[in-house]
Parts: sequence; structure tokens; C-alpha cells
Amino acid sequence: MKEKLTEALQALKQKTPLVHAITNVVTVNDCANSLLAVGASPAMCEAADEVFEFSQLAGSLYLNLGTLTKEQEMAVYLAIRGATLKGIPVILDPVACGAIPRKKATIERLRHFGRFTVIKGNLGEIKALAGLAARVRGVDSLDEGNDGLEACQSLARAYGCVVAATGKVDIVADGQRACLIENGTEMLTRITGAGCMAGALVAGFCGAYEDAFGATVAALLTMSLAGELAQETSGGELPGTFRAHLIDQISLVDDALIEKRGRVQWL
Ligand SMILES: Nc1ncnc2c1ncn2[C@@H]1O[C@H](COP(=O)(O)OP(=O)(O)O)[C@@H](O)[C@H]1O
Ligand SMILES: Cc1ncsc1CCOP(=O)(O)O
Ligand SMILES: [Mg+2]
Repeated sequence: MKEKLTEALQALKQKTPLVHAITNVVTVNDCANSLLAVGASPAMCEAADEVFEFSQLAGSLYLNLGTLTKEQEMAVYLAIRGATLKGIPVILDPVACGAIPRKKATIERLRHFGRFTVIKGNLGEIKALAGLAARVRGVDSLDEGNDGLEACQSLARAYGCVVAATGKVDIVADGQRACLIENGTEMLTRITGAGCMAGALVAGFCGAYEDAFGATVAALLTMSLAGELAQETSGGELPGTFRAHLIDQISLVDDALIEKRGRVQWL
């Protein structure tokens, strides 16, 4: 199965997928730089009178609801419609949906305009979306429950998409297949944007590799391995230094590193 992950990385590097992102103002630059670093081509386009057409030109669409404004809300409905019409993968990061009820209402409405290919959130967000009691604090998950796999599988079946819950161990499920990604570093929780960047990478991989499950696993493994390397090269103490190293290390993840250090449990 690891060969599929290196296949996905090679496909991304060869195709340089255009990723149309409508995302939050806090980490928009980090998402763009992480996409460039991995070999994709980001375009942050959210004007309501641009997105319907633009979403149809992209390799994938990334919708991150972190700072969802009224203009962005109109834009995401139009963008998912355009992408769905063309069969373009749509990746959703339901930031803070466990803390802000309006986000869940928006996600429900989005389902009437198009379909999701992947939903990637932290464990608290995914459990909240799956209708389970979830421990969250704003955009962060405080949930350490052992029901993450069940939440991912049930949400994947309900929405007919791939679902990924990030945390100490990332969970990826598509209703049938599932895996656990054991790589990563706690330093990733000490900067803002690690989850957003992980979501952007999922969109990058989905824009180049047909199998959304394999693309999602490859993206999250890339993020976690880059985090491990950044902790090693930055000294692993100061978050600002770590963050700078992280973008560098995303660009350096390669087949050999995935083979050598990837710790993925296929269930
Ligand atoms: N305790 C941890 N140990 C190792 N890696 C972690 C830990 N918590 C999160 N990560 C990694 O950090 C990234 C962001 O995950 P997470 O913090 O769950 O997202 P968010 O920032 O959306 O809350 C993911 O790549 C995840 O694997
Ligand atoms: C702090 C914050 N507030 C709204 S969006 C955002 C960034 C969240 O980033 P991540 O989900 O990667 O922690
Ligand atoms: Mg997040």
C-alpha cells in the first residue's frame, strides 16, 4: 500500500495541480505556501462573482470555514456547484464546527449545492459533524476519545466521501477502507494552521491522484513527516522557528522518506 502513497506524491509533482482555495484569513498564506512547497499551484479566489467559473478550471477546490464571512458563504455555495458540475474534487475543512452551530448549518446547505470528496477536520470537529458529543475549544480539539474511527466511518458512509480526523494519530476512512497515521509531532499543535495546511495538502493530492482515499493518506503523511523533520532541524523548542522549517520540510518529503519513516496502519 505504501507504493500508492509514493505514486500519489509523484503524480502531484508531475501534474502541479491548480488548487482553488476559499479559506480563512488566519492561515491563508500558510496554505498557499504549503501547496507551493509540495509542488501544487494555489489560487486563493473568493469573490462571489468569480468563483463559479474559477472552480471549474481548477484541479481541486479547498473550502476551509475558519473565518466564514457572508461573502465567503455565498462564494462557497457557488464554488462547490461549479466544481461538482465538472467532477472536480471538493475538500472541506469544517473549522470550529463543533463550537459554532452556524458552520454545521452551512455544511448542510453546501450538500444541496454539490458533493464533498473529502472532509478533513480535527477529531473534535469530525465527531461533532458525526453527531457525537465532542470536546472542543474553539478551533481546537480537546477530544481524546477512542471513538474516532467509528465517527469517521459513519460520517464517510452518511456523506459518501472520504473522512479524515487529525490528532496524535490521524484517522482516514472511506466507509470501507481505513488507516491510522502514527507519524507527527506535538509541535504541530503549537502553531496555528497545521490543520489548515494539512487540508490544503489533501486538496493538492486530490487534484493530482484519482483515488481520494490514497491521496488523503499521502497528504496527511506528508504533513506529519514534514512536522517530524522540522522538529529535528529547528531544535523543536520555538514555534516560530519550527513554523519556518515546516514549509521547507514539506518541500523535502520524498518517496524515500515515506518508505523509510512512514508509519501507517492499514485496517
Ligand atoms: N499530539 C500530536 N502529536 C503528533 N502530531 C499531532 C498531534 N496533534 C496534531 N498533530 C498533527 O498536527 C496536524 C494538525 O492536526 P490538528 O492539530 O488535529 O488539526 P487542527 O490544527 O485543525 O486542530 C496533523 O498533521 C496532525 O497529525
Ligand atoms: C485560529 C483560527 N481562527 C479561525 S481559523 C483559525 C486557524 C485554525 O487553523 P488550524 O485549524 O490549522 O488550527
Ligand atoms: Mg483545523
